[in-house]
Amino acid sequence: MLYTITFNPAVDVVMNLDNLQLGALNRVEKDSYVAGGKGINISVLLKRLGYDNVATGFIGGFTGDFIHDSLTAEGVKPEFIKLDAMTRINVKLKAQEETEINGKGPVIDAANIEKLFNYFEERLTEGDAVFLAGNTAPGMTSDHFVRMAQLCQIRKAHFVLDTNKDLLTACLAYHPFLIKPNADELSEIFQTPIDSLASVIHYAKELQVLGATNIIVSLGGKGAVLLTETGDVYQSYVPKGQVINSVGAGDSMVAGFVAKYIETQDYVESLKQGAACGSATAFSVGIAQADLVDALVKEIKVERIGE
Ligand SMILES: Nc1ncnc2c1ncn2[C@@H]1O[C@H](COP(=O)(O)OP(=O)(O)OP(=O)(O)O)[C@@H](O)[C@H]1O
Ligand SMILES: O=P(O)(O)OC[C@@]1(O)O[C@H](CO)[C@@H](O)[C@@H]1O
Repeated sequence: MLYTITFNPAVDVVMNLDNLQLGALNRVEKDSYVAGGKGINISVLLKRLGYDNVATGFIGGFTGDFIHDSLTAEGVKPEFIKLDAMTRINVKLKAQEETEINGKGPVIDAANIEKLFNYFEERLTEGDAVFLAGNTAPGMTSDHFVRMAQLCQIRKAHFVLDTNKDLLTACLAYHPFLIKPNADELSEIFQTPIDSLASVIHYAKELQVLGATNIIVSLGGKGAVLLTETGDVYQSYVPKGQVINSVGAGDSMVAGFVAKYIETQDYVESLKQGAACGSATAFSVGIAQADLVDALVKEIKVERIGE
């Protein structure tokens, strides 16, 4: 089974306005409300591509109910631990430029954390995949990320990790199947500017030395670089299209890549599908639909650029 974990989900409120003015009353042209959080975005994209999956993590309050109902409507199976407190709201402002304001989210207490680990300890088996994506939640530490990485390693499940700096590096010793930092995150991890393809490849290799199996460094509108377990380096390019909302592009890329890899064990096809999913989401309101992904796959160029 494919499982996603979002420790700190959100209702994403996307607001489009012509001209954002700080310190003034701004009225939006258009707004939309979608279930968000990185693991949840991965679940939605996987299901739209035809892959059954279970979304887990913590939700609560009316925002939590909204996420539960939205996922059910998508055909994703929601199996979250229910909290007494309210799931956060993240504001995505689309004006002259994209501005994001992410809420803090409720505190997760030790009893609820144990419930989530018990859920996985009871179920996880060889061949499953666990996507742990997004930031931590108040009350949780890097030890919880490490514990999940260890459990996946013991049960021989693919562990896919897309999170921030210290949370990510803490898990590398447990050999996550895939990590996907973007260039800014790579730069933050190594405290150095990442300003060339050579530096992307160099620091991706450093992450592999630290334990990551496969690494995708995503570069937004400039595509992505994949360093594989076998030491090959591939670059994907982006197709032409109009960017509408890039929120969730990285999550979509992760979902598309891993699903295809589990099916084919073919790195080129998997990177093509991942890249198509990322661009399709960037060209959509919210997470992409499968028909756009299928159309873009044919246009994506992937090139082997080194070893
Ligand atoms: N402006 C764009 N035009 C075309 N494709 C894009 C664009 N932005 C992103 N993509 C595609 O999606 C992939 C992932 O995007 P990006 O590097 O922005 O991920 P991210 O920083 O993790 O994003 P997020 O956190 O919003 O999910 C890129 O490698 C690319 O293939
Ligand atoms: O606060 P986090 O967990 O780092 O990121 C959460 C978030 O910004 O990431 C997703 C896009 O990748 C959005 O759906 C969501 O609002």
